[in-house]
Amino acid sequence: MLAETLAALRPADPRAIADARAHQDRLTKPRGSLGALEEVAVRLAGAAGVSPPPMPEPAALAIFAADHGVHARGVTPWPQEVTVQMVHNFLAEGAVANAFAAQIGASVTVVDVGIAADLPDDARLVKRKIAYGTADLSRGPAMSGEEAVRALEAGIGVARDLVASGARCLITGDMGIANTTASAALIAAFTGRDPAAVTGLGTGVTEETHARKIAVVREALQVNGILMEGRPDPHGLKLQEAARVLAAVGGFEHAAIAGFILGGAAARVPVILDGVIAGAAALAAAALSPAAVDHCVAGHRSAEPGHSAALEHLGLRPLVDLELRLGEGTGGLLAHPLVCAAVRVMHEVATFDSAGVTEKHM
Ligand SMILES: O=C(O)c1ccc[n+]([C@@H]2O[C@H](COP(=O)([O-])O)[C@@H](O)[C@H]2O)c1
Ligand SMILES: Cc1cc2nc[nH]c2cc1C
Repeated sequence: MLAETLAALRPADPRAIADARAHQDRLTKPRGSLGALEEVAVRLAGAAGVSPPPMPEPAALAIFAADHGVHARGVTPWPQEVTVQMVHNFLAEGAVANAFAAQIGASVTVVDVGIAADLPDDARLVKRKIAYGTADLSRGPAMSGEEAVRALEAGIGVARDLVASGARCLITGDMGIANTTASAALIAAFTGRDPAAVTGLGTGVTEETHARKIAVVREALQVNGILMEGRPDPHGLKLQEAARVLAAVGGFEHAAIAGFILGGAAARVPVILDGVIAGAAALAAAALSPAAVDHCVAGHRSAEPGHSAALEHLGLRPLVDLELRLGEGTGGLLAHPLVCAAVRVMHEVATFDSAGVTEKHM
């Protein structure tokens, strides 16, 4: 399924991009006056391979939830059971992600890819548990290569199912206590930045815990033989090595989100990325297939420093910058109306010719 998805994935279509740019310039507005929104519409045209691109609705949020062996290293102030407790909250529609999804009419799918607890059968929960949490990434690989592929394929499967049931925009979400540590390790590994520059406060740690968290990320890279020298370029990483890095220091939700991105991209359905966890997963997806990035929109910029590093490396500009650091898909959901507005302009705004508006002289 992974190989098939990677083979199906196409980069942005340059002709659709050129058509979209030309169309933008004929609309009744001064050229470039919609700023970054014009680029969003052009980007979606390139991704879809047609201009104007289809309206990116309805939107579907998938929240991938998992636990982390590195929790034992004291990298977060929250107990591990908050992961499963928040999953119950998502299913009861009591979380911020549910409120934001309701605001834009997005569906919410919750996926267990590695929670360290059993969950009851529930029609709204997709059960794709790989294991009861990853192993501690600071002592050795967090997961085996085979587990990483299963998690990637779980994400691909969720993307396929959502697209098959009518979703025309996918939004990434995550839940996993301690997952900002794995995110920092992935970002350091894929961008070559120093752990101190990409490890943040997560859910809100003390200075002492932050220092320990940085040391744990450093250990993880060393133990797993991930060298920081030479700033590895994810576009240049061999597929095998990209998968090895993901398995060594990622979480099951990172791998599943990477698969979700690849699945959306292969179906030419745009994927709005949420915060630092999605940014780390997108680096892994880009290392597996650089063309995947062409199908992504950065929903927002998280307060986590590693997120800015990941976005810079991916060449993505975040649409919303409100210092959010919640996860769950909240920043991606907030950006969805902006993405829709950008595309609606392409469908509905009159051209200078059609509206009889005179163009500027000089
Ligand atoms: O999305 C973000 O950028 C983000 C930033 C900080 C924390 N989080 C969320 O907080 C949890 C991980 O935080 P921590 O401190 O336990 O590593 C996890 O459930 C994430 O969804 C998310
Ligand atoms: C309460 C809580 C809600 C969250 N949502 C995503 N990550 C979270 C972490 C915590 C701790």
